[in-house]
Amino acid sequence: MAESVKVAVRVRPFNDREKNRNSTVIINMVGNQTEIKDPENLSADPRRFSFDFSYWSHDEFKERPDGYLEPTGTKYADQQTVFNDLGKGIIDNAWKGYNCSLFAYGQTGSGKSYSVVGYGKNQGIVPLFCDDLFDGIEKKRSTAGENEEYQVSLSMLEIYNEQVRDLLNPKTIAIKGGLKVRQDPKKGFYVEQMTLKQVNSYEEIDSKINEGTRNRTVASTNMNATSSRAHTIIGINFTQKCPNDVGESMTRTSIVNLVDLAGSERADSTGATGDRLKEGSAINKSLSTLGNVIKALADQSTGNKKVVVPYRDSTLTKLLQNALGGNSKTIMIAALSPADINYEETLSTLRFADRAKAIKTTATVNESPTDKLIRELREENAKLMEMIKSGGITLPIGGGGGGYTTDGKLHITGLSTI
Ligand SMILES: Nc1ncnc2c1ncn2[C@@H]1O[C@H](COP(=O)(O)OP(=O)(O)OP(=O)(O)O)[C@@H](O)[C@H]1O
Repeated sequence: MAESVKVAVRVRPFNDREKNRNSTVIINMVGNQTEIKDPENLSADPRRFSFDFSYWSHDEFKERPDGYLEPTGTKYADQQTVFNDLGKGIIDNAWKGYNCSLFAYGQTGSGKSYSVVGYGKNQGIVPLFCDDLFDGIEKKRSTAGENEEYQVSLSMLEIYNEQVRDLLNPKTIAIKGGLKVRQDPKKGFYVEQMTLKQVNSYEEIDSKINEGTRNRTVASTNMNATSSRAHTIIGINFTQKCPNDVGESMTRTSIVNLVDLAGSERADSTGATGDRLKEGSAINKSLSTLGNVIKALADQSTGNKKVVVPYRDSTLTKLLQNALGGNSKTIMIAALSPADINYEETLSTLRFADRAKAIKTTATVNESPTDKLIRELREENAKLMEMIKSGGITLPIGGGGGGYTTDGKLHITGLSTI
């Protein structure tokens, strides 16, 4: 079933620059609504947008001695709240075998990395997700039988100047032109030679992500760029092999992509020259193509099937194709500055997020055809049993190709009774 992309927005505290310029707050949130006032026209009605979640992280918090920012009232959304709303759903869907994607959009310094990765004690969605995933795996492993297996692999890519770099393999960072992006009729666009590193514990995945982050910084320094000039894609592949209720081995796979995009205001940055201009226009290309893809998908969702979605126009949109229009349950978090001095950028982020709400994706459980058949029959069986209980239908018993046994279980010739 097609499902809308979940969209959340989050507004951060003032930064030093905003404080030094005596900025005023132009964002207000009421329930899941976000309002923005035009600082040039304060008497006008604010513009209102509604999202799945509007997170107020501007004030009403204090720093604990260990550095964690916790609420002092009911308004402030801390890291755990955001994880409970967005990250837990990704965990549940990963266990069910769905691909999931989360991407953070917003101008430089608006709080994308804070939500996605976090800083110090204020861990973001990536470490909290990994912690929760390995907690679940440990619990399963402690009671696991011989045939049970849980595997997690990590990839970490950066898109810089439209080129793909493997942050888990520094040797490839120097490859001219970056790693190749290829297309497979079944799995769509993928990166050739990408490292998929198997990890066995939270500590191991955390250390690998830190290693990737260090490579990103070093690579960026060598190129005289800041990290915000690249898009980072952290991919977590999760495979479960375990016996189903009837003792047959079942395999489910989920790919979770957590994406920290480059700052969006580069899209219209001007006046840069040389390398800066090249970087700026590469980010511009990726983000403006992302905008075009979202616009095309939003048009499609209103019934305009003729629209061509320009995934091929940038490396970022090629790699996000599944997340945006394919087999994935997708979340977007848009990071906002609260300050009047960023009005134009923040309004454009809100408009972008508003358009993203119209996108629909269709996620399917990644499993073998036999597992799929068994699961669907069991679901159908459960539905029918409900109907029998409520007196809605009566069913034949036994039979050649299959049917219902006297205790109400579904039997299909060639398969076990389920
Ligand atoms: N919700 C929040 N609560 C407290 N501080 C925050 C919050 N969001 C962001 N910050 C702070 O704001 C600053 C900028 O945030 P961050 O680095 O996440 O921005 P960014 O959008 O990822 O920037 P860039 O595009 O340059 O990578 C950081 O110092 C961060 O700690």
